[in-house]
Amino acid sequence: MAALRSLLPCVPGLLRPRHGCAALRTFAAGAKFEYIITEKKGKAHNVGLIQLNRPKALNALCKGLITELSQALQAFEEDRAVGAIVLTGGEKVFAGGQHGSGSWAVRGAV
Ligand SMILES: C=CC(=O)SCCNC(=O)CCNC(=O)[C@H](O)C(C)(C)COP(=O)(O)OP(=O)(O)OC[C@H]1O[C@@H](n2cnc3c(N)ncnc32)[C@H](O)[C@@H]1OP(=O)(O)O
Repeated sequence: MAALRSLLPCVPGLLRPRHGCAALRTFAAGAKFEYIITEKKGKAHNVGLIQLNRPKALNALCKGLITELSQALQAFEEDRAVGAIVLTGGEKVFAGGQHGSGSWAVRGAV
């Protein structure tokens, strides 16, 4: 799971929220994300499901989506009950790739 997170584009200071930070507390409390849907599946609720949910832009990877994805991965990773994580996209495409053109990860403009 840590390996999967390490594949995400680098957004300094955003991808690895410190343990106990506000974002993780919000996630743990079950608040909804804007760009992803998360759920625990299976009889033992031991499968973490993350679905990319930005259909208007074909799940293009904007900074907000990447940040939420990283937070969800970290929260599932720290959940001792979760033994596997499934990451899915949309019906039409998994994701439209990097949002827009150029390097938003560097400019931080999205
Ligand atoms: C890290 C490197 C990379 O990721 S490189 C790859 C970057 N991604 C792309 O180059 C894909 C760009 N998108 C497309 O070529 C097409 O959208 C498509 C082939 C994936 C699908 O074509 P289709 O005709 O079925 O849909 P639309 O083109 O009409 O797209 C719908 C809607 O989504 C928006 N969108 C799609 N991809 C992106 C993106 N990468 N960034 C931002 N927005 C994207 C597209 O603009 C449309 O929005 P709308 O408001 O309706 O104009």
